[in-house]
Parts: sequence; C-alpha cells; structure tokens
Amino acid sequence: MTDLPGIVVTGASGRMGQMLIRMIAESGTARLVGALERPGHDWVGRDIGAAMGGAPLGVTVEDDPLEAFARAQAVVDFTSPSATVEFAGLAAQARAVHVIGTTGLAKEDLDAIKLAAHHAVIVRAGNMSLGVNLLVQLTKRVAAALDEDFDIEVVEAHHNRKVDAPSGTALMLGEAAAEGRGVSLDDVSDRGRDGITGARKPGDIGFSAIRGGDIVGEHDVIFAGQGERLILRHVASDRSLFARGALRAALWGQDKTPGEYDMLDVLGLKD
Ligand SMILES: NC(=O)C1=CN([C@@H]2O[C@H](COP(=O)(O)OP(=O)(O)OC[C@H]3O[C@@H](n4cnc5c(N)ncnc54)[C@H](O)[C@@H]3O)[C@@H](O)[C@H]2O)C=CC1
Ligand SMILES: O=C(O)C1=N[C@H](C(=O)O)C[C@H](O)C1
Repeated sequence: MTDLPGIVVTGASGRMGQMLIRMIAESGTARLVGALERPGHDWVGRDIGAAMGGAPLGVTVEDDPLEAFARAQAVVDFTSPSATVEFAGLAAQARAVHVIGTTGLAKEDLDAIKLAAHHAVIVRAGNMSLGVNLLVQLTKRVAAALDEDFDIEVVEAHHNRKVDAPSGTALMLGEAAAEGRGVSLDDVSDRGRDGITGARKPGDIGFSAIRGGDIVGEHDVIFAGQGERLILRHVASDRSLFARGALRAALWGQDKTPGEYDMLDVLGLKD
C-alpha cells in the first residue's frame, strides 16, 4: 500500500478538490498524502474527510505548499491561476508530477509553467475528460477538411460559479480548429460581440459563453455553411470524469521525463 504514489490535492474544499479527494481515497492506485487550502480557509487544521462531512481520512488540511509537496509524488491542482503558478515552481522543486486543471491562465502564467516544466513533469489540460480530448482531435480534422465557407463558432455553457470565460475547454477547441486551418488562434479569435459589431469576418473563430445554475460543462463546435451546419458536441453531466482523468495523469506522469504534457499524451491520442 505504501508503494502507491502519494498525491497532494490543492484547493481541497473546492468542487474539484472534494471530488478528487474522494476518488483518490477510494482508488487503490494512489495514496492521499495531503490536502491543501489557502491560508485563512476555515478547513485548515481539520481532517479533510470530516470537513467534507464524511468519515475521517487521517489527512489534515494544511496551508503550506512547500511542506505538503515534500511528501508528494504528484500534486493535483484545480485552483486559481496565481496559486497554480506558485505551485508549479514548488512542485518542480519537490520533483513531483504537477497535474494542472486550472483554467483562465494568462500568457505570463503559461510562460512560468513552461519554465517549471524544465525540472519536473507537468500535465496541463483545460479539460481532463476522454470525450473532450477526442472532440479536440475531431475538431482539428473537420476544420482542416472545411474551408472558410464554413464559419466556426465555439459555444460553451457552465454553472453560475465559474469565474473565467471562454472556458479552458472552449480555448482548447478553438486552438484545435485554428491548427486544423493552419492559422494562429490569436489572429482569428472573435470574442464578446456586443452592439454594432459589423458583419462576421470570414475565417474568424467565434466564442460565446453561457453561465447558469449547476451546468457541469457543455461545449459545441459549430461549422456553419450555406444550407448546412455541422455541430460537434460534448456534454459533461458529472465532475468525476475530470477527476478520473486527473488521477490517470498523475499516475501516467510517474515515469516520464521532465516536460510539459497534455491529456492527449496521457490518453495516447496525439497525431
Ligand atoms: N481541466 C479540467 O478538466 C477542469 C478544470 N476546472 C478548473 O479548475 C479550477 C477550479 O474549479 P472548481 O473546483 O470548480 O473551483 P472552486 O472555486 O470550487 O475551487 C477552487 C479551490 O481552490 C482553493 N484555492 C485558491 N487559492 C488557493 C491556494 N493558494 N492554496 C490552496 N487552495 C487554494 C479555493 O479556496 C477553492 O477551494 C477552475 O479554474 C476550473 O475552470 C474545473 C473542472 C474541470
Ligand atoms: O469550471 C468548470 O467547472 C470547468 N472548467 C473547465 C473549463 O474551463 O473548460 C472544464 C470543465 O468544462 C468544467
């Protein structure tokens, strides 16, 4: 049992954090060796299982990442961009695999993560599910097959607590569509239409975001042509699929050389 990789979950009280803790505790493939929350959080100092309203798990919620990561073979991280950038440096120092699910990362954040990946394995994906990662590959292929007569729009819907838009998944899908067309997403991305926007530019990739209720995550990639529309869709109805992917990534990363990877690597779906 003690040979199993030890995992620290950051953002332990969050929607994804709690899902991950339950999954790891029941997995039989990994050990929960730490539960991290931000300093000042009222769960710090409590047993994580009891804090979640269940049986004690023998792991106390802590707020010092350096101490926690020192006993980890992997850090699974669904928090916020600023926390994730800090954790990338510290996990690399501890030579722990860092699985990053956090979205809303700015270019500077991505640069900092890339630097950390010189020293340790980092697996980062805006969506850890098998279905979405397959959809990424399908989107790339369809975008390569259809020319600019087909307008590409990415539409996403999430719960009312989500703080970033477009979602990490929508951006993955937009990147895949741009790659399929052989262009840079930065050059063709069209976000946040409002007012007299002018007609749509051929070749643009549009993004729209819906926020409401308890929607787990829904993504459509629409290819709209003259007289026909092709729609690729993924619907997540349960957060456990993201947690399952993250746990798989943490185990997959154990014998890899330092570098930045994504879920296509983990799932063996790279072209
Ligand atoms: N890649 C994927 O498959 C998925 C990614 N996400 C992303 O994961 C992130 C978290 O999502 P949720 O769990 O829904 O959010 P949440 O708001 O429920 O949880 C985030 C947690 O992180 C904690 N946190 C913030 N700063 C911290 C710090 N410095 N140290 C320790 N803990 C800290 C917060 O206190 C909170 O408990 C978001 O960016 C979301 O978009 C969510 C689901 C799937
Ligand atoms: O915040 C969420 O909930 C989710 N975030 C990820 C994203 O931004 O795409 C993945 C999933 O859709 C749920």
